[in-house]
Amino acid sequence: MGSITINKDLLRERQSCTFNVLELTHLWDGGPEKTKERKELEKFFLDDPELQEKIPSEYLSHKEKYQEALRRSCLLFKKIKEWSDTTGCGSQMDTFQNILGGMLGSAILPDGVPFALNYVMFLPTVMGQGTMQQQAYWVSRAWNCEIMCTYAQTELGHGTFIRGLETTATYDPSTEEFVFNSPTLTSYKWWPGGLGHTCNYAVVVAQLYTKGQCHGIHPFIVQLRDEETHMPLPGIKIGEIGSKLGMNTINNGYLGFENVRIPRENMLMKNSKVLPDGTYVNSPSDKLTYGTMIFVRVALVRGIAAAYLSKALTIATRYSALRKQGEIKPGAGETQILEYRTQQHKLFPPMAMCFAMRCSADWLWDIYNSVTAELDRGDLERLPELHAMACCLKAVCTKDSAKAIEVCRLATGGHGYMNSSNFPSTYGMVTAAETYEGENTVLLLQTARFLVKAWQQARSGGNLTETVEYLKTMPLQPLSLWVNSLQHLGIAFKRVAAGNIETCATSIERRILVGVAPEDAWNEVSIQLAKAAETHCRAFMMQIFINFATSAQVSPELKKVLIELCELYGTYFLLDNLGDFFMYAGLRSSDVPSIQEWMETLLHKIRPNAVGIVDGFDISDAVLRSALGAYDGNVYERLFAEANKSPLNAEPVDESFHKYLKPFLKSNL
Ligand SMILES: CCCCCCCCCCC/C=C/C(=O)SCCNC(=O)CCNC(=O)[C@H](O)C(C)(C)COP(=O)(O)OP(=O)(O)OC[C@H]1O[C@@H](n2cnc3c(N)ncnc32)[C@H](O)[C@@H]1OP(=O)(O)O
Ligand SMILES: Cc1cc2nc3c(=O)[nH]c(=O)nc-3n(C[C@H](O)[C@H](O)[C@H](O)COP(=O)(O)OP(=O)(O)OC[C@H]3O[C@@H](n4cnc5c(N)ncnc54)[C@H](O)[C@@H]3O)c2cc1C
Repeated sequence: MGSITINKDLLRERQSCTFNVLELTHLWDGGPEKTKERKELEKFFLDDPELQEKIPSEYLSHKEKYQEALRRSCLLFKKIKEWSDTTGCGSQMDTFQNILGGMLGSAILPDGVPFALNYVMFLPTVMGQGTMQQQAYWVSRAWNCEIMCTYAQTELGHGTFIRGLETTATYDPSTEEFVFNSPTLTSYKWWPGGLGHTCNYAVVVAQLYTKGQCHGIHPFIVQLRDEETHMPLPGIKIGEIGSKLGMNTINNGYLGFENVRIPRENMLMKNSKVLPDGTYVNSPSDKLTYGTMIFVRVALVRGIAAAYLSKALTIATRYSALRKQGEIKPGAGETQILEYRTQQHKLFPPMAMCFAMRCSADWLWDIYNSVTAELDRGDLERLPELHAMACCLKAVCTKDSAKAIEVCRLATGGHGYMNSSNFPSTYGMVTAAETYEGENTVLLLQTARFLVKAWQQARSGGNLTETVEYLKTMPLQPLSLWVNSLQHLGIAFKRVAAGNIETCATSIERRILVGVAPEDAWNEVSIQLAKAAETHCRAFMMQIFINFATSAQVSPELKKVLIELCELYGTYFLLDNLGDFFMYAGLRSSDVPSIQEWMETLLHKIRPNAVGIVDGFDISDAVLRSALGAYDGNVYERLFAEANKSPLNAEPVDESFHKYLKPFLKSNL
């Protein structure tokens, strides 16, 4: 063990790569300066012995896992401050994003940062929904970790349908306070990260009552624990919700209220207000309360879906290049499993997905920033499009990523089942994002609402926004004969999306015409609606990827690889959804063999660059945390070393032998 020699197969892969890996790294990071900053940041944090893992967390108890995560979180956030003070390099916000959403956080706290919600949800909520005075007071306190906060919206009984939340905040004008109550068991807050034992404040989303009238859900800042003793305040019932499939160090909690009073000023009042006498002042739009959810959905596409997939791909691809199993030609010697076309089909389309996710995430981040600025000026026109795109991109990217991570695990055979491969924790992190911040089916149906309206608008000659413009043009263009080209793929994906949306819209209309209530018609068609939203998202991602690959300012060698990946994205999803392309894009069964061949040729072309592509993601061993994926490829030595960390290997004979096994074996059943 401890050898620093690089596995010879991996070495050969790297020598035969046709493009400059560093050029890809710079493209992936957003430029050489960004790569430099990222590496300095990683060195600063990951070389600190205090942040190194002593015992693999799988061998700790639930309580020990949390305590260790808290110890490291404190150290980590002290170091962030130190980093900003000493280097002046990058704002603290950049650093936080890298820690919470980027790869760095997952290297130090792979099962979740218990402080995450303070930065990912509490601060964005105060900044987006608080008045200037509220921001001035709360932002600095939370930012400097004088207090630790979370976002408590979901309840035991309601997560999706937030208008149905039951926690009440009733205004008492005699004291100018809100009184919080949890009237039922199902009204208990359930899930908020860090709520269990970490946070002392929370944004709590509750039904606002004033002057005897309910005005729907609103956000309030509520103190939960004493700032000195950390004891729950009177009337606060609080705890942790227990062990989960993954994310076991994020400290999800529950919370109930019994006549808990907070000052009127703790209602976040940028949009709607309650005046001292209890008069309610309306918000320009009740959907502004949902702003934080949009922010997190936008951040997840890059920070979770694309990032964790790039990690899984690095592990599975390097492993597949050095793992040998069986022979393709008898007697020719054992084959790298990466030579098997089925293995390439498992790994290379997810590589393409990773690029498509990254381009889409960049687009989404840009429109998020411009629409947020418009909202601040009172212009709400583009909010529906932002909401629709954030919903479908969050849903499709987290679904693709979780599925592909599982495929990567399966692609590494038995060794992928080990915790030391880092697949289980990676999967646990990403599949959680399929549910939180809006369950994926529900989000697709939100996008579908927007699409059906856009379809109706297209039919009546109204104006359409950027992402649905194609609904106007597509149906007018005649179907042409199939051509294997990127341009044709882009059009075919849009035709499929437009066709699915039209089918839904007409199915709903047909039902309504025969007397079905519109809401029932919607529910009856909702399988197709969710699919229509997914096809719209796929068409969008296809086009964004085409624009990116064809216009990237890179060397011809790298451009060739980007185009191959882009073509693979299109051919893979086309072949996976043939029925749609037959129905809506003019594809004939006689076209399919040439597309299948196109896809297989792409797998063959990408094969020599597979290791180069994942090396280009430039994920260090400390971040990968995988016995299978390390840069040097010394897999078997690492698997052995990890096995020997098992507490069961501390003694040659475990005490349980004397206690149970020996008496049992001697009992002559
Ligand atoms: C940096 C990387 C990050 C790393 C992070 C690591 C740590 C992660 C920790 C995990 C944190 C998790 C936190 C959470 O999960 S918090 C809880 C999140 N909860 C949800 O997302 C709930 C989902 N439900 C909803 O969003 C809504 O209730 C729903 C939209 C489903 C329905 O709402 P409602 O019933 O009010 O609305 P309608 O369906 O009737 O629609 C009415 C109209 O409003 C429009 N709409 C809906 N939502 C929005 C929005 N957000 N913005 C703008 N407009 C919106 C909707 O389209 C309708 O419009 P039309 O009437 O015009 O059709
Ligand atoms: C790891 C994790 C962390 C979380 N962190 C937080 C947090 O910090 N703060 C917080 O407030 N919450 C948090 N949550 C809660 C999360 O936001 C909710 O679990 C999520 O919004 C889904 O709601 P639900 O659990 O009520 O599922 P449900 O809404 O009950 O969904 C169950 C099923 O019903 C279906 N369904 C529901 N409504 C519809 C509909 N209208 N149409 C069609 N199908 C429907 C869904 O598709 C799904 O299949 C977290 C959850 C997890 C798993």
